[in-house]
Amino acid sequence: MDTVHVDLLVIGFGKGGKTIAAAAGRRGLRVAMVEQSEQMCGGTCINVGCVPTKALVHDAESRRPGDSPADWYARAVTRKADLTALLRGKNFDMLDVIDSVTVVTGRAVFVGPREAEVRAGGDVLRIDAETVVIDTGSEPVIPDIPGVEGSSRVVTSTELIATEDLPARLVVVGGGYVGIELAGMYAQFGSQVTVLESAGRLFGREDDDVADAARAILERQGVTFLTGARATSIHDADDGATVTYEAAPSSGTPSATAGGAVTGDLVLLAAGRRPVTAGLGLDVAGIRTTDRGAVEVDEHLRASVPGVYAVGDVNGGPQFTYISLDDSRIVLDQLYGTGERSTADRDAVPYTVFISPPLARVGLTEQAARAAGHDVLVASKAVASLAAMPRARIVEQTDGLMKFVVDAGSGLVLGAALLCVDSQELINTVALAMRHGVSAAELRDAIYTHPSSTEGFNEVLAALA
Ligand SMILES: Cc1cc2nc3c(=O)[nH]c(=O)nc-3n(C[C@H](O)[C@H](O)[C@H](O)COP(=O)(O)OP(=O)(O)OC[C@H]3O[C@@H](n4cnc5c(N)ncnc54)[C@H](O)[C@@H]3O)c2cc1C
Ligand SMILES: NC(=O)c1ccc[n+]([C@@H]2O[C@H](COP(=O)([O-])OP(=O)(O)OC[C@H]3O[C@@H](n4cnc5c(N)ncnc54)[C@H](O)[C@@H]3O)[C@@H](O)[C@H]2O)c1
Repeated sequence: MDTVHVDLLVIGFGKGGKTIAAAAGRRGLRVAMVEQSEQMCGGTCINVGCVPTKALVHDAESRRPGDSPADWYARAVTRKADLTALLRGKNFDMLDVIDSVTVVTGRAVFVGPREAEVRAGGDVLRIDAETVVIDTGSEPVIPDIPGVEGSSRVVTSTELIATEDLPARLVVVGGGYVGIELAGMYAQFGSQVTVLESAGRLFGREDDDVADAARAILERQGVTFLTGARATSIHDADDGATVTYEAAPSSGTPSATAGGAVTGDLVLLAAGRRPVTAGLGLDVAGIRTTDRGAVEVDEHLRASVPGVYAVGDVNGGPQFTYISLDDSRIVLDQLYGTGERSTADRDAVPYTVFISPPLARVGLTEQAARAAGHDVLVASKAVASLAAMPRARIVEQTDGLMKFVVDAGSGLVLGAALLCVDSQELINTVALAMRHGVSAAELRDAIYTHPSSTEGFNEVLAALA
């Protein structure tokens, strides 16, 4: 067995890990990047997560009534595969061009505090390092539902988006990010989609007006939602898989269902994702995990063994690519900077659910702002009512609303929910304004390009009351 010593060992080619590997390599340090699969170079985001799903959402939105759903979908899946192959190659090259970085394909398992064995087929390589970064990501939670195991019709998001035949009927278990985005997308491709969500309401983190508007849009696009419905069993038959559900004990909101069954050609499991730590040998290395199976880290992302860090989904933080990226900044600051950055200094972190149009939010909801004791002003307008935002009509997407929550005393933005065209871009401007104390009046009176979606702020914020 060969043994190599490196300055930095990164396990997992995710966003945070590859960013740290590249930065260390550019400093001339010896870096080993270990990724278990050539098909996952670049990590979840570009191969099976954000990028392919958003490419498919784009293609689903572009389908015109005359386009054959099956052909359109097959074309979209091919385009998605080409795109991810391109980005995979670029991600490999990004590290490969750095002389001191070696990309190793194989599965890493800790055999000591900062030492791992990498297995690829019959070959075993031992790598010991001064510093180790764990970036092994997350994997779908497979709910313990009778019939899941052994069903030929149950798929994860990774398997569903690789399926070349458009399912005529799709049942989605779980109405979170993955479930909602894929439900909206497949409905627009032409599938008949039913979502089972055990919570009493969808978009549980949003104000009622925003959640109701988003749900209504998805329903108009053909998605059926059964909220308060917990999937309890799955039975394969010749013509599909039947998912049985029962009323879930909901959190305060009345259940929308008494129980029943729904049949699909495919059943998507979208019941959450858990950190990939099983089988990593963390116990051998003395690296502690939390009771949810994440690598236990402090606010500087230091694990319980000195010199070991964990970034991205595996550390149990919010599961977003941009959080994994920000984790890399914190670790790089520990390694080569002042050590001041931490997860505690993150402010106004936005998120977007990629439905059509996307729902993006940052900061407090109106309800949370009032509960926190703020004297609140609210500006909320339907996109279709806005005269000063012709972009929505230009791109034929006038659904949705823009809502701002403002502190009456300071005039500062406390939060915003933007359910509208381009909201995945707009929300970053609002987040920046919040971080830097730009007031609602300044956002209202700013000069924006025309025709753009941002100029909607001119009109919506004029309605503050
Ligand atoms: C369908 C879907 C859509 C999403 N859409 C979005 C979105 O629009 N926006 C957004 O911000 N986030 C989105 N996410 C979440 C986002 O993809 C993740 O938060 C992000 O990719 C996590 O990155 P990471 O750095 O934790 O690691 P990952 O990118 O998950 O990389 C981990 C890597 O480690 C490898 N690995 C695991 N174990 C080992 C081992 N023992 N040895 C070697 N290699 C190993 C894996 O093969 C993998 O390549 C989506 C997720 C999914 C599933
Ligand atoms: N646009 C984005 O940024 C984006 C897109 C996709 C995924 N992601 C990330 O990936 C993570 C995982 O997404 P996800 O949707 O798998 O998880 P999630 O936690 O967002 O949602 C899972 C949902 O499944 C429901 N559920 C669980 N078991 C159920 C059952 N038996 N029957 C019915 N409902 C059940 C839960 O109540 C929950 O609402 C997200 O938290 C997010 O951070 C982000």
